[in-house]
Amino acid sequence: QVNGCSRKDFRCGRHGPPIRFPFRLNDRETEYGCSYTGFNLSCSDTQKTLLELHPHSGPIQLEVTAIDYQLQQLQVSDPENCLPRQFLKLLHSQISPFQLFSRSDYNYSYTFMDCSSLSCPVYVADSSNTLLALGLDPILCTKTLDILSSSLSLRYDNILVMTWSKPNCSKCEIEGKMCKLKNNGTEDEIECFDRHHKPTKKILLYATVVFVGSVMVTLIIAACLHLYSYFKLKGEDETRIEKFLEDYRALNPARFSYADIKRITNNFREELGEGAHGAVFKGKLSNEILVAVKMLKNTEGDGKEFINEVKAMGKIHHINVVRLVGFCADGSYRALVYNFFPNGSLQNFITRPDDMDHFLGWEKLQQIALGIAKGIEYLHMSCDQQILHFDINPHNVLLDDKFVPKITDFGLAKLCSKNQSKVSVTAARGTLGYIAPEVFSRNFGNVSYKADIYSYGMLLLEMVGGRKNIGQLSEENIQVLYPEWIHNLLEGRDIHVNIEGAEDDRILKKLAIVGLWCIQWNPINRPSITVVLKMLEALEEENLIVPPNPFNSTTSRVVETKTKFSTLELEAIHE
Ligand SMILES: Nc1ncnc2c1ncn2[C@@H]1O[C@H](COP(=O)(O)OP(=O)(O)OP(=O)(O)O)[C@@H](O)[C@H]1O
Repeated sequence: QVNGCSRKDFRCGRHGPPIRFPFRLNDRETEYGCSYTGFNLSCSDTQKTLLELHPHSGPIQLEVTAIDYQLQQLQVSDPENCLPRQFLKLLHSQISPFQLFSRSDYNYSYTFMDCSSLSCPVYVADSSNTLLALGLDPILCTKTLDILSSSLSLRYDNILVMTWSKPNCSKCEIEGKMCKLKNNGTEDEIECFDRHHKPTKKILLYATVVFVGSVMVTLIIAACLHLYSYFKLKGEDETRIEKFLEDYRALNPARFSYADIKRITNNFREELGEGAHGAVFKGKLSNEILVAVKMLKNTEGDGKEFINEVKAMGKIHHINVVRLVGFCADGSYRALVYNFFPNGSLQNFITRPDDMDHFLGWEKLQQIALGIAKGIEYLHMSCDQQILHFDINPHNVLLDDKFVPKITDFGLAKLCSKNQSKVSVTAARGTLGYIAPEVFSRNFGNVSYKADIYSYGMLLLEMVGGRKNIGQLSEENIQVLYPEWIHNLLEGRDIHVNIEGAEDDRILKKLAIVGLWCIQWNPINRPSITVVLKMLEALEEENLIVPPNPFNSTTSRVVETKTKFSTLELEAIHE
């Protein structure tokens, strides 16, 4: 708008003539300078553009069918289709600001007739033949008016052309501009203005504000993104630090009270089993961390020694050794808290190959054997003090969800007072076969780390043989029958083992040979765990020499001699 004047035209309906200054629509508010007296139009219900004129005889409404702003003319018709009657009403009245006559080079003669057969008077231009052409009887018609005019534009087709002279906007219209009354000018002074906006200061200001605003919004968004990524990174850093601290805390076993232990195990709700040292319960440290809590029995002392020992155990970290998560030394209560391993102990998987539910396959069993050996190597070689397990057996090897073996129960010999009755408990559970002969009787030699090698060897043989003989063995003959059976296997005389292919055969033989070396009666003849690892990792099992049956006293000397010449250089043993 320019001073309240619209830059666009209005219309009544889609096809109505454009309405702009000096005309205005009645219902549109306009400001001073945007309208002119007498140029009021209105829209009918049927969207016709109506002009109301006020001759002496009373107001009449005409329909505006076209407006020529350059010539300053408007074309009107009678909505009731009797323009001559309306014309006669207007003829002698003041219908300012419009004129009925306009200049023309021609003179026209108009004769108006009242014909009794018609309600609407007719007019005849030029010739009275028109009446006949219209099918009217000239006798029944009375002449009411004759006009000779060069400027009247009344047409048969119900159209009258009227003109206006003030305000004179032709100049603006010819220039394609719009027109309005001049501000502070005299009554009729007009000025032209552009239909289209020229960028004004205001628009420039708006544009600048919008531009600066969008730049600022962009900057703010960029800053927010920057801050977001900064805090996200910071958050990640904090999580990393938290995790590190958590891991660091987890590196040292946590100390729990007996009440904690009760809460963790939900009042000892789920017992996983009972071993020689006490019962084991399933527990929950958090939603993610499941634990196994071993409640120790036969505990002695004020707990100081226990705590020191447990702290030392807490420093032991190896993928093949169970990590101690925490402990409890509360009054007479002693407990060890380990990570929980859903697959339980290796014992569950030492089975005949035809038990397909539990048989893991020879490749996997070989991996497990290697893992256990690495765990033992760590306990024997890599800790501040050499840790001897003294109870390596399939019950004390747990399997994680990927069947990675974890040696458990290490250090228990030190934590619990060991007495003969305990050994017999172990024996009653059928694991007597894992105990080295020198542990039973010093006649066989000094007890050393080679006792663990013996147990490991028996574990290997058990893996090779499955639970084959356990049911039939008595305490006295278990150690005798096992190696004999293995020797039969190696000589190809065993019919019970199901071997699928050459690779399985190779693994089976390797495990059997290493197992036999480990269970040599004389501890000196057993390899160290480092040598065991070398043997297990050797690609060609043909290089491994099968030791003669150690239970045959006539061959035991041969074994010793052979060992010396074997390709496997056994380390010197210091006991
Ligand atoms: N961390 C653990 N995760 C899952 N099960 C476990 C865990 N520790 C022990 N168990 C299970 O609890 C049961 C008892 O374990 P425990 O170590 O006390 O006895 P054991 O090893 O069978 O006998 P021993 O203590 O005489 O060597 C076993 O069935 C074992 O599989």
